[in-house]
Amino acid sequence: MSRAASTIIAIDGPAASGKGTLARRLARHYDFAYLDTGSLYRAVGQAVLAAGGSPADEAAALAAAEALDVNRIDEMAIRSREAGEAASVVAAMPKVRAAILHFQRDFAANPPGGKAGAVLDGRDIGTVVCPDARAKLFVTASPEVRAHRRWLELKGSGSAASEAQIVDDIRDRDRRDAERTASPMKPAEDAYLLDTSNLSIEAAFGAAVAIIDKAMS
Ligand SMILES: Nc1ncnc2c1ncn2[C@@H]1O[C@H](COP(=O)(O)OP(=O)(O)O)[C@@H](O)[C@H]1O
Ligand SMILES: Nc1ccn([C@@H]2O[C@H](COP(=O)(O)OP(=O)(O)O)[C@@H](O)[C@H]2O)c(=O)n1
Repeated sequence: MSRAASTIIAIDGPAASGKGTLARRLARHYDFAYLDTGSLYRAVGQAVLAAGGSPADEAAALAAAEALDVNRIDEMAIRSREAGEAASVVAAMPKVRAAILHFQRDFAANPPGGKAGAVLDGRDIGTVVCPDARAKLFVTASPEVRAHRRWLELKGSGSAASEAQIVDDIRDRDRRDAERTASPMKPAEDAYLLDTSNLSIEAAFGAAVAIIDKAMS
């Protein structure tokens, strides 16, 4: 017997806007599977760094993307500041993106655990990976608010980076992600914009559920 079509929720937005926190919670709320697509690019960038290579080396990045085993991602290592920067360098390479596109689409269409749907978060879910998603959100917040959130998070895991360094990282990454030719970060035409600058995690979740319930009804 074939499965009913999966219901897909696409959550995109810039670094530390809160999309992962929101997407994870939405997945629990709707009992859907969840995929953090940024973790795939982070794992590729981190693998290149761990091998002593440069993320700008296309051959090394592509080899790492092709060798990626999603079941063996080091969740601690990929959260570092350096892995985030490396991720956005390898993510600008069309061949790297192509190498992991199929996995993302397959996850969305056939969510693991027999779930009826999937929530994916990233930069190009609503525009490229799942343009037919049932509901699309583009989550934003000001660079200063995002940098402060990421700084708190990294400080908690022992990073010595200053808040000023993190603001610079975030601005660089925003620019690289939005200006690249391959799947640039941008809201899909039919995405709802959700600015979380002045919203608590709880308030952002409430606003997202209201938008998604309407889109799914
Ligand atoms: N609305 C919010 N208000 C305050 N902090 C938030 C909010 N949303 C997320 N955070 C915190 O900000 C940090 C980055 O959130 P995360 O969901 O990882 O962002 P992203 O996936 O967009 O990079 C986390 O530490 C998270 O707990
Ligand atoms: N769908 C996606 C997800 C991430 N990425 C890239 O991967 C990097 C890391 O993504 P992430 O979602 O883990 O970043 P944060 O928002 O958590 O800081 C981004 O800066 C993008 O360059 C992408 O290009 N496309």
